[in-house]
Amino acid sequence: MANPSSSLPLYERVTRKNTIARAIELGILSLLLCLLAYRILSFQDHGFSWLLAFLCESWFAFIWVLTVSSKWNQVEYQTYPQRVLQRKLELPPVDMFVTTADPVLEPPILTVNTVLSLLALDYPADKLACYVSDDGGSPLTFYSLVEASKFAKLWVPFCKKYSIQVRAPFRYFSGESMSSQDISPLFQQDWKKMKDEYEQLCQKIEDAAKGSIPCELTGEFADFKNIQRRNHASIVKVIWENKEAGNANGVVPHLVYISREKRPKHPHHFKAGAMNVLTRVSGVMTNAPFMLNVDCDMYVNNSQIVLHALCLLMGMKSDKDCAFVQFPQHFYDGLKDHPFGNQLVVLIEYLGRGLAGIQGPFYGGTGCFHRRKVIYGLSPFDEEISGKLSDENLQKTFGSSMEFIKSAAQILSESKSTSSSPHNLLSFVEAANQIAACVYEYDGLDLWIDDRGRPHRTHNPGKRLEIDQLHTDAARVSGLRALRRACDDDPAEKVGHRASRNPGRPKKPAHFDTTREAPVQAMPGLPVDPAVGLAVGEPAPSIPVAIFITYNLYTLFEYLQAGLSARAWWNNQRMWRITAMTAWLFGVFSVILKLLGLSETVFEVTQKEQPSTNGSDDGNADVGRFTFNESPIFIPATTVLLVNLTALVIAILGFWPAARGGDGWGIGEMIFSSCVVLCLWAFLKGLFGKGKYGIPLATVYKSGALALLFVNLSRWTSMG
Ligand SMILES: O=c1ccn([C@@H]2O[C@H](COP(=O)(O)OP(=O)(O)O[C@H]3O[C@H](CO)[C@@H](O)[C@H](O)[C@H]3O)[C@@H](O)[C@H]2O)c(=O)[nH]1
Ligand SMILES: [Mn+2]
Repeated sequence: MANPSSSLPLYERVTRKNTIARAIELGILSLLLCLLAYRILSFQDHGFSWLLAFLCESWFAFIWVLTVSSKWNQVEYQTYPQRVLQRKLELPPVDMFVTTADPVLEPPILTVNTVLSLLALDYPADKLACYVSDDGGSPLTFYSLVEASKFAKLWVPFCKKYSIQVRAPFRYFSGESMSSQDISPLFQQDWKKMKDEYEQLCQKIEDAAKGSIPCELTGEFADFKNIQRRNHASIVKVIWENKEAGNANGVVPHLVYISREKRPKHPHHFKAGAMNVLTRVSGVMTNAPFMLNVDCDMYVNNSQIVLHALCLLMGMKSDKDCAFVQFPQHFYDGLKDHPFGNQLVVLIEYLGRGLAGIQGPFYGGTGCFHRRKVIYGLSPFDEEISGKLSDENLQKTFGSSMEFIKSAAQILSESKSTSSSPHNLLSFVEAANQIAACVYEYDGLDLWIDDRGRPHRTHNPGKRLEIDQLHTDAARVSGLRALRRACDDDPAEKVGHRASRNPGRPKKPAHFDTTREAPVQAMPGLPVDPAVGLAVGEPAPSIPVAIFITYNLYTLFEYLQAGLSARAWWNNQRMWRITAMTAWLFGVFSVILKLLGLSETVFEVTQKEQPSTNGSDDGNADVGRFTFNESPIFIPATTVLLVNLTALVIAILGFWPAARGGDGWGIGEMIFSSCVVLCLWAFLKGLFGKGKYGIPLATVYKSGALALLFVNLSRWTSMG
């Protein structure tokens, strides 16, 4: 008889009830359509501003249609990791990738914590392998990982013994670590020992960074001698090999260091290039059917993450139904009420789940389990695989390395890896070095094409992408972030939500990510131009006013429902506008320049913060304040602010002609201009701020000139 528990589904797809939200969304849509109809019908009576308003509102309506349809059918996935274990199947191996690029911008202690949280996952140690790609080619990073692997031999058993939830030591030791439930003397003793060991590890790395541990660059380090960061041969090093194959309790999984070959004349494709090399090297070494990738500033905060992912990857009826499982990012130490509006909580909560209900959100570049064969280009329509497996074909796709071809053929034909036990990683180092070479990128496969490390094969039509949307908080306040799921009883939750301690990432909108924050929440009917709007006395001002009120109440409600404050709502509203006037606008410029062939996309590695283990507040009251610099990115918003300020001042002083025929200046314009000023309050403060808190004078002058030009232009158009 079959074990009844083995027939239970591994996951459930739960559709959310959102009838009220749908009704409101449709209401807003009909109001928008009414407004458009009204504009069209009354065109003759009005001037240029009417046309401008019509164009803007058509755009809002279009965005709104997209938003509503994307959010229409929201789903959540409930996963049952215990059932994976109850099925008593052989658990599949998983290769885990960590990318790092710069030992200064990305302090190695961060990478070490990421790696430790992966090595300590609740999954048989002989099924896991961790590969670190170091684009910095840094002996310091290598040294840190070697030391980390020694510490791991204590840390991993400690975590497993006491079922520690958060397995990144710096996070663990910064929390209310010794909770009352676990005060057994033995635990206390072990805890203390671990903390000491971890502090020693930090100290060693710090000393090495200062150069006080002279890395002679001999022995193990010889490969790093005389190398230049952008010009060196590949370095592949097996830091730790878990020889206890077949022993699930074998302490620490494999740990491999890779610094791919770099040559000045070969474009390295940033993270995408690193992901290619990680895929290939892990292919010849362990060739797991699933691959998890995380950035060096993240940690896994749910030790059962692999099992959760497997619920979906193995639980779907067919492999074709699920190319990857992606976990939302959740930021710790975020600032209260998200002053920079960059935590994307609400976006993922509603839009993310909505997309999950359609086909699944885009791969965000990190925190994701991929099916290896999908990355190798197996399309869902490839029923007939044998043709693809001819030697010639394989060589064309996978390059000249016999070892790699063999491993790829294994994955594509789904035959079980013959080398799975016992591994002998060292014997593959030579092959690994060959495929970590930069020429291989051209002969061989380019799996991850996008410069930021996104694969290009997962979004084939017909392939469904699933996302585990159980926990949806995601944000970018601190450079550090975690993969997590929401469980109300999840201790990580408390740790993850501790009050702000770090100032977070640089606070310049110039640093906001232009690729991730899609303009899905553009607010309909908020004019930036004082000439565009409706005067009182018109029959229709009630429509934009109704849209304005409904839309704001609706978004406010979304925030409250997601457990955020009204303040967070307001901060996010103003940030959407600021981001639109800064990062997105410049994003558009840079795309245009790129299309014209006038510039290249640049990728700058984001500066990460050094973690600290004491959870104390660093007493910086200015963490939520905006900072500015000479960047032209601040000009548009400053200009918009100046235009609206001018308009308000003129109106208040009574210099403006009263509303005539709807094209003049009325109470509507006053309200909307005030809204714009409120949204740009941070810039208003910037006009008077000092130092980095002030907008540089040059920017103010340039914006002033633009504002003058604009005011005169609009006077000219309204007169003409
Ligand atoms: O030449 C490079 C450049 C970057 N990286 C790594 O790529 C990752 C992301 O780089 P980062 O500078 O942190 O970029 P972000 O702006 O944080 O990246 C966004 O885009 C990334 C790539 O899609 C996603 O992984 C992130 O989650 C997303 O926030 C980091 O681990 C880097 O070490 C490399 O390995 N090689
Ligand atoms: Mn990053």
